[in-house]
Amino acid sequence: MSSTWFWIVVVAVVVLVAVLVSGLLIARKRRISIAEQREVEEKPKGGGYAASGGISFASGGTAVEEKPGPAPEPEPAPSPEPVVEHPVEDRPEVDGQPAVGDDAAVPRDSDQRTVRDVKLPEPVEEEAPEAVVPGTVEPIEEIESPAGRLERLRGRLSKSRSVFGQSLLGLLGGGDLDEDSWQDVEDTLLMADLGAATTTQIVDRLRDELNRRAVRTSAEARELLHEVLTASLSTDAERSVRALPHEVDGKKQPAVVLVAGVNGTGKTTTTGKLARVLVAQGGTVVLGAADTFRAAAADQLQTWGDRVGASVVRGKEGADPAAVAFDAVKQGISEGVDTVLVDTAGRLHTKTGLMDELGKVKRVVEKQARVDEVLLVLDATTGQNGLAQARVFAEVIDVTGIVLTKLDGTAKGGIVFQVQKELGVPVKLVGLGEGPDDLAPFEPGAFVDALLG
Ligand SMILES: Nc1nc2c(ncn2[C@@H]2O[C@H](COP(=O)(O)OP(=O)(O)OP(=O)(O)O)[C@@H](O)[C@H]2O)c(=O)[nH]1
Repeated sequence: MSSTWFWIVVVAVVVLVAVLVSGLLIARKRRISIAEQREVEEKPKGGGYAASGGISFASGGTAVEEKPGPAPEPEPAPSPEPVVEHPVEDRPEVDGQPAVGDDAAVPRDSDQRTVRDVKLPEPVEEEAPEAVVPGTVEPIEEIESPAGRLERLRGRLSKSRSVFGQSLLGLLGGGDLDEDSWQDVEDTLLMADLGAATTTQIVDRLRDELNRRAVRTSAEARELLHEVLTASLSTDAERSVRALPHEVDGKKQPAVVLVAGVNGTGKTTTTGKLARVLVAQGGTVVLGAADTFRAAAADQLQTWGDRVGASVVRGKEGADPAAVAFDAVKQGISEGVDTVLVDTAGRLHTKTGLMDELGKVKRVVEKQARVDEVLLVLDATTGQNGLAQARVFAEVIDVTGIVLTKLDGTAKGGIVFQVQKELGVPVKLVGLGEGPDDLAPFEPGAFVDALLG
């Protein structure tokens, strides 16, 4: 009798353990884990961009001593707190006028991918399950440390990049080059979007160096090419992103970062990714959804905000972007956060009025705080077109840094060379994918390494 009980107890324990283990494994499978994603994505895809450090940030407000913008209107404040009068009325000017983004050739409001739509790979192997808090709804995601994030970015540049490197190395490593071969070198550089002026400069420099030193092996050719291309990318301008708070009259002031660019270049995604990095470093962030033309853009930013734990200030659809930007900065100041990131509407550079509106956003924000950083987001896959956009934006607003997105999907990263040279604005960040952590600092050496494959 007692042995029967013994076996009943044994069977019950075995069944209980099996149920617990399978339950935990299923729960583990369902969890979205950035760490798991890293394991799967670590397979190198091509050129091998690997930045040596994390994204570097600098305090805002240090370059120029002047006070932020014109002083608020000296009207008596209705409340006991000092109030900056809202400088933006509702938008009567919209009626019958071009509105933000309405000159887009192809409306791209629908088929936007949000960060939620990006499929994460299934885990490849089961690890010891971690504690899962039952009933937790929408937890704030754990954000990967900068070191882990950068490690995962290894190899995210597309295969086509190494084709560029290989053809150049093949030409230069082949000993004395005849004119046809130099023509091929030139064509290869042009096709990678380095532009005529930069290409001529690089070819001249290569010719000089080849005359001066013996290049016989492919390793020597690589070294030479690396040196010349890296030198062409170097700039004295600071590459750190001015997104850290500073003090004004002894009071903490958040850094204000405007993110601008043409529709679809990846502004919202970049804003979200940047927020993640700042939060991962212990910062607090307010996001301003000043892309009021496209309702989905505000939702998209809201999703990022929910995921990283940043509050989002948004306006009604069609509201004045400057008003939303103003409110975001106001909230950032009153909450004492470290950074306010403002995602602006996608403006096509062909409409002067729309570009003026971007200038207005900046002016209005500066009624309360200086704008520390204006990041212009350019889509690397658009090549020369991106450069044309950059020129116009630089005329309208003081662009302080470039973010080059979608480098994972193009061989046209050569626009980096041109944009820096022409505008004198440093490329600060690169987007290497749609994933939440696919943002890296731009480093010339690492970039050229990736180009050469
Ligand atoms: N492959 C790749 N896709 C990216 C990258 N950055 C953004 N994207 C994708 O590009 C698409 C457009 O990105 P958004 O962030 O919505 O672009 P946007 O500039 O805010 O667009 P508007 O709100 O219309 O002005 C989305 O599908 C993003 O996932 C990148 O670095 N690599």
